Amino acid sequence: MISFLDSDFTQLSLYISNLKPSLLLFLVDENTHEHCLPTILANLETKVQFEIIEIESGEELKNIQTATQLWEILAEFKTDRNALMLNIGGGVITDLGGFVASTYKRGIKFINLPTTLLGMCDASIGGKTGIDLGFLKNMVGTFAHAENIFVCTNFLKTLPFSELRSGFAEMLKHGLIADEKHWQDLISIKELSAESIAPFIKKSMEIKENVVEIDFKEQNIRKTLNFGHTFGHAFEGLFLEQKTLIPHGEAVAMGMICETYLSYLEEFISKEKSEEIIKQIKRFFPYHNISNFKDEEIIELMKNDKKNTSGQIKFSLLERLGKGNFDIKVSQENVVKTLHFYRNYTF
Ligand SMILES: NC(=O)c1ccc[n+]([C@@H]2O[C@H](COP(=O)([O-])OP(=O)(O)OC[C@H]3O[C@@H](n4cnc5c(N)ncnc54)[C@H](O)[C@@H]3O)[C@@H](O)[C@H]2O)c1
Ligand SMILES: O=C(O)C(=O)C[C@@H](O)[C@H](O)[C@H](O)COP(=O)(O)O
Ligand SMILES: [Zn+2]
Repeated sequence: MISFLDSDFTQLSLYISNLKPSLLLFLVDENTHEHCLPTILANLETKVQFEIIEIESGEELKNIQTATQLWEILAEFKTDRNALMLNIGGGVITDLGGFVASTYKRGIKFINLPTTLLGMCDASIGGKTGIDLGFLKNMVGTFAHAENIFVCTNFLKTLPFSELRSGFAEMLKHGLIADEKHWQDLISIKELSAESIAPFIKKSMEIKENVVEIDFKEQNIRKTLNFGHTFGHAFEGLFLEQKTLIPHGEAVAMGMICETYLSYLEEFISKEKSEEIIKQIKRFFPYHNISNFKDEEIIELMKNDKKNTSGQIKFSLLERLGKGNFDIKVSQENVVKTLHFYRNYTF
């Protein structure tokens, strides 16, 4: 369930008082501790005991070491199964917090309070939790729905522009795979800002929610939400490895350019359509040079993608603008051609 919060956070207070948890665990990073937690604490009416757990921000910390530290902290607090964890942050916090909560004592309740655009439109919804394994994205995790998702778009006011743009990539993805009108609305935005994007957030949340409702465990249609991520996760992992991190959404934008081109090579969409889509993605996102990465190492990382079976890379591509497909097997030649296209594309 997703609820938009009133300015006084009444629904959150009511929700907690109905649930009667034994303990509240606020999971934050240093930025959400500074910018978001004070508003929540100032408005929340509860007598339940609480603890604040702060971790350092960043994808580098979305790993087993941090998860272990968090499990240990929960144990130190004598956290029982009636405790409630509140994940206050972007996708790193909701992925990690959801993973820790869904595994501690085989699962305690957690709710998500997304504070990034990406968190609101994507990561907080749908119950994919997880951590990275080295540079392999989200390799260990659970499917575990948050009990509730509380969205307060006011939090976007303090979000850096690059993070806002990162979330916008996943919104564009929603348009491309599920709703041409949503795509058209988004590309009609002249300048990205919290205000210009705000009218379209709800639509993106609905698209994600609807897909997940049909296919929670990603057996079929949910794979369309992974458009841009086969290449995208490989790029993100390689940038992580060389310690020149880029936001998840920027890696997805690069991946969407590649996978749109691949949709043309695989004859799902015309060359003109692929150029039209790529031109728009390129309008919003910076070009990241991948000349440091060899084709073989990119393909090697792609082989770990969770959509693959029997050693075969399987892509989620565009059937047409506004409709995604999935389980598409592609020749290595076309993957290499796509990387060549990205390297040589004039941005
Ligand atoms: N589970 C899913 O379905 C899903 C979907 C998409 C992405 N993801 C994952 O989400 C992660 C990316 O999430 P993200 O883009 O939200 O990044 P993030 O969680 O790293 O947040 C981005 C930055 O913004 C800061 N921040 C957060 N809220 C803020 C606010 N209101 N004001 C100021 N600063 C704020 C954070 O501290 C961080 O520095 C990746 O690990 C990705 O794999 C998961
Ligand atoms: O919810 C989904 O399903 C998605 O694929 C959404 C993606 O935007 C997100 O990045 C997700 O974490 C990727 O999942 P993964 O299974 O490829 O790790
Ligand atoms: Zn994503």
